[in-house]
Amino acid sequence: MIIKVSGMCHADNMREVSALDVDMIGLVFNQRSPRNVRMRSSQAGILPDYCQAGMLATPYTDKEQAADMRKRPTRVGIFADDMPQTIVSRVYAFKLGYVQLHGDESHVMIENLRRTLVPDIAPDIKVIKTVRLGAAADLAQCSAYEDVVDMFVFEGLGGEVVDHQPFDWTLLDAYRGHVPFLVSGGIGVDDAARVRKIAHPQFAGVDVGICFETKPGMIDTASLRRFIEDVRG
Ligand SMILES: O=C(O)c1ccccc1NCC(=O)[C@H](O)[C@H](O)COP(=O)(O)O
Repeated sequence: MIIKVSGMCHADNMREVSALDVDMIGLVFNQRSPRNVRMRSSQAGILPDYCQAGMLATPYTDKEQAADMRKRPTRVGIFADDMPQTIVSRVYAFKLGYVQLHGDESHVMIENLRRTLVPDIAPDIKVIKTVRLGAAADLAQCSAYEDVVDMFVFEGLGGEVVDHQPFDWTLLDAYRGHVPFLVSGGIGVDDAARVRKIAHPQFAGVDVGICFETKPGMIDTASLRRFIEDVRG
């Protein structure tokens, strides 16, 4: 089961979470979010903030550290109706493995983004589309994206940009698509047993964040560790 931890923006905390059994780390690129990951200028050009703290650099010298690097979670850049050139620059600067599109991005926009990134900039890039579900009928949106995305994140309807609230997981029973999905929205340490019961064939994992935060973008590693142990069984 994929475990994605989203909204992280503190370098030391990212390192701690990366040492757990986590598959993806979500970086929010949205200036209105308290979890926004900033870029800043330097004489060498535009570098990500946490580059400065060694998060993206590869200062590993011994074999143990190199092995640790290989185990690191894939970075997912989370964007909401952002300009393609902004997304492309973040993919390159932060070595993103996935782009998650959290707004009203169209099929054409995603197709063009892929053409820009593959093969020259990020040949292995994968795309996730967030889909908001309030009723089973909302699943109809998925068919418009099936041939251009690799995964969906299902979340609830509320909130201006992001919901962060649990939604009715029985809606998932009506999903007949072939694209795998993550379930998100207010999943916390006490939800592990419920997550383990999700039996949908396309269920790929969970996207967590807010319930493990001690402040925006800072994850409590002790409760995350407990959740991971419980959910993996
Ligand atoms: O978290 C934000 O501030 C945010 C802002 C703009 C677009 C997306 C944003 N977050 C999305 C996510 O962090 C994840 O997709 C997911 O919702 C995390 O789950 P949870 O925090 O439990 O709701």
